[in-house]
Amino acid sequence: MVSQNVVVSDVTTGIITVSTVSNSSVFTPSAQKPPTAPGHISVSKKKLLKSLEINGDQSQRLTSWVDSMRASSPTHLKSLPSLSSEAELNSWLKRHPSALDMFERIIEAARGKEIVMFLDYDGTLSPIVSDPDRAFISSKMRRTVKKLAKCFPTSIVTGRCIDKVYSFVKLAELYYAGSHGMDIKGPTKGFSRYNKDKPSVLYQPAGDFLPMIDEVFKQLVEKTKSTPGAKVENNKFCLSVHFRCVDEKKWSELALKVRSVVNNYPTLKLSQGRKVFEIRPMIKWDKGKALEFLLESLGFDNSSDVFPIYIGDDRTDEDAFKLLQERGQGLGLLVSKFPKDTNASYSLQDPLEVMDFLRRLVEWKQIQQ
Ligand SMILES: O=P(O)(O)OC[C@H]1O[C@H](O[C@H]2O[C@H](CO)[C@@H](O)[C@H](O)[C@H]2O)[C@H](O)[C@@H](O)[C@@H]1O
Repeated sequence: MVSQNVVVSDVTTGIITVSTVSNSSVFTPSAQKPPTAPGHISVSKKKLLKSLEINGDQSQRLTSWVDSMRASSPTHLKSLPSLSSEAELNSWLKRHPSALDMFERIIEAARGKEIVMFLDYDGTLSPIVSDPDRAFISSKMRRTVKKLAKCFPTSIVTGRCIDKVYSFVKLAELYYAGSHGMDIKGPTKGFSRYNKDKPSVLYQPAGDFLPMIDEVFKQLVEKTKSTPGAKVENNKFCLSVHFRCVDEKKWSELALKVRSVVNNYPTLKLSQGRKVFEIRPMIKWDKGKALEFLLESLGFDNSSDVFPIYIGDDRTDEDAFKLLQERGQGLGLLVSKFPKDTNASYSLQDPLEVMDFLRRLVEWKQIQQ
């Protein structure tokens, strides 16, 4: 069966649609609309005409990108509750119960072990907001994390660069693993109970990539400046291209622009987070590796007496959940209101529930002392 790209212009919306069809479904003039395949690609006419050499494979890949761009925003999928979504949620919650409901069971599993805390930032300690520069942590949450760090070694593990996340969190007593774990720093001297003699910078496995990341940052800024709402963020060892404020009709066009830059750098990989494209060095390092590195730095490498708890909300946190599962140690807690495929054991709905959970841990620890 022969496949070909078919281009159809929708007169009402002015949108051009590209679909890959087989010869058995080529349109007749009287049937000008293609069958609406799930995740069909829409791009602005001008851009599309320029990129008409798109072959079937590329078109398919773009289709799945746009599908997953939509999926990165589960809230709009669930804005109309239905019986099936409620049943789905209940069955998911049976598999990933609330960590608040399971609190007693969690501390029972941790009894006699040293709890070590790992916290993602966006969507975990601070609510998701449309402007990434204004994702502030509340002062209540800051106070809670401060108390937590007095009870347990505590790290922030984030896709952000350390300087940025530090400007939000402002707690010198924490460990920070920025750039998806590729930039690890210990507490400022004088603040650590655990690692007094270690230098502040602990590990930067992607140091050689800095010039390339800066170069790609400039190119992405240039390439995306004509897309209203797009924002490129320099996270030091990795980059983010935000599309939360971009009109959905422009998403595929933006995806093409980002791809056209990143394709010239085979040592970089492109992935998706919550309404964001993430570009980072293709090295075997992720939040899971960072967690392992931090446990080792804290002296818990071969210890069976450690109970790491990792709380996070997005796909990059899955590497850490998976690692804990493989080690058979501690727990992963996913922050989500909606069912998601996850390697985490338990769930929390939002940063407010995260704060509740952290407070209960602090209270429990204080009673023990
Ligand atoms: O590992 P994280 O701490 O979760 O960082 C992942 C990305 O978080 C930020 O973007 C997300 O939060 C923004 C603020 O709420 C929101 O506007 C955006 O849509 C989310 O994707 C951060 O800006 C990115 O650089 C991180 O990669």
